[in-house]
Amino acid sequence: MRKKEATILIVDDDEDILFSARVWLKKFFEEVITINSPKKIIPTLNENNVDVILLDMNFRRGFEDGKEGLYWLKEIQEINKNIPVILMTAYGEVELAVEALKKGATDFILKPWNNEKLYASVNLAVDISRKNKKLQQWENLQTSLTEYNLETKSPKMQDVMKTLKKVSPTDANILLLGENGTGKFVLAEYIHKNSKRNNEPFVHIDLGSLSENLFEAELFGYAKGAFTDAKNDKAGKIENANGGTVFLDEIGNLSPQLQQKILTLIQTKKLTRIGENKERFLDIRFIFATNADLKKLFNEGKFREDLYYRINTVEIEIPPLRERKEDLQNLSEFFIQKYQKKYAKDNLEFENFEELNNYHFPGNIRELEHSIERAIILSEDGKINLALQNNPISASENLTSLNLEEMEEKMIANALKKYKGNISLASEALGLTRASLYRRMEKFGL
Ligand SMILES: Nc1ncnc2c1ncn2[C@@H]1O[C@H](COP(=O)(O)OP(=O)(O)OP(=O)(O)O)[C@@H](O)[C@H]1O
Repeated sequence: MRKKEATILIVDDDEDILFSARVWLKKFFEEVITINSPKKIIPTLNENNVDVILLDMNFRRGFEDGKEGLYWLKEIQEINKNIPVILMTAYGEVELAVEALKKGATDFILKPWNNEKLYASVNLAVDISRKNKKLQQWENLQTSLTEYNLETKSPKMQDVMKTLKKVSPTDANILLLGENGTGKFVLAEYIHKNSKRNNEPFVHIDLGSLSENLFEAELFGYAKGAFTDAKNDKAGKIENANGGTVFLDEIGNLSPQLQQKILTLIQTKKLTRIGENKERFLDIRFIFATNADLKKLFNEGKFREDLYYRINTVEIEIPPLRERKEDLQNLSEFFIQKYQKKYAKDNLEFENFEELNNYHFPGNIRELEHSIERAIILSEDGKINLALQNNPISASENLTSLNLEEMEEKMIANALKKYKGNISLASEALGLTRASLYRRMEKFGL
């Protein structure tokens, strides 16, 4: 019988119980993790993609009222209400079972258990867990898509949307090119939502924010004992996206060794966890994004040409906001609505909308959104004044003499000076993520 791809966590202070439950369940499920103290539940859940928990009701000797089990059931539900919990007790008090079920436990098992019954209960809980996860993903996606405004009056952006509509339902690899803050993530989610995988996971992996050491373990997963900190088997982010879409962001930042790994993964659709020999087949659609000029990088020998041609089956260039000024009004109104609601303010009006038209928005939509949010927080008398001068370029500076790269460097240097090296404030003012700012500082040697 093929094992089910599922991770079961067993929590009991009796090592014999842990051992026998593990041996039995390992026959049916890919991963079984055991811990001997409920205090380890939260860290274990944080590190693993657990599908079902088998939880003992009584941990301290002499305390057999099941209160500890109920306490931990509540703690688990606070972290993740979608993980089914099966409670175990040697004392078959019906009242306790009913209370646990009322509080959201999925099932109740009496010790010593009947192996067949244990399997049936865990197996059903795995199916429930999968359904819960899918529902959650779908709900998250619905909520997130209403957070965006994809209507566009810009001819360049209309072309982008037309292409996206055509390619989204296919399984083609897509490469999204565009400056920071132009909406690459938003569009990647749109592609997933409009594909046949929309009930499956959408996993965003920011390659720029992972250190080289962590990269392989995070993405590819590992077997217990593969390295010092590998206390349990763990699936990586890519495996967790099986059936769905992986959005690999900032692909231009990959080291040559990691480029090779990603190339193999895309070519073979097979993955091997660190410390394991077994290959796992994956059914995944890939979307890639970068703000770097990949052609230039491969001409300079910094990006593998074969990888470039693998990932760009469809290549889509997202215009910067300064090249789609037709959308300024729409997007601004959308953000005003959003933040009026959030900060409980009403009927706000722009005092200086015209200034937006003359501004070059180096941080693109992210910068527009942040500027509007900030202005709404500070608004008085129903007026919004976008303090664009708050952005780290002063109006008096002559930018026209600089090329884009020089301008970027100057803005970053100014922002760092203005915010006295505070990365959070500088990145917010620039409309960049902290990781993107760090990368640019490294690039310009700042
Ligand atoms: N069409 C849109 N409607 C509403 N908000 C948008 C839209 N596009 C982008 N945004 C907002 O702009 C911000 C930046 O978008 P996103 O993260 O998709 O850009 P990005 O190109 O992936 O940026 P980076 O390259 O820096 O990661 C987000 O906060 C997002 O909410």
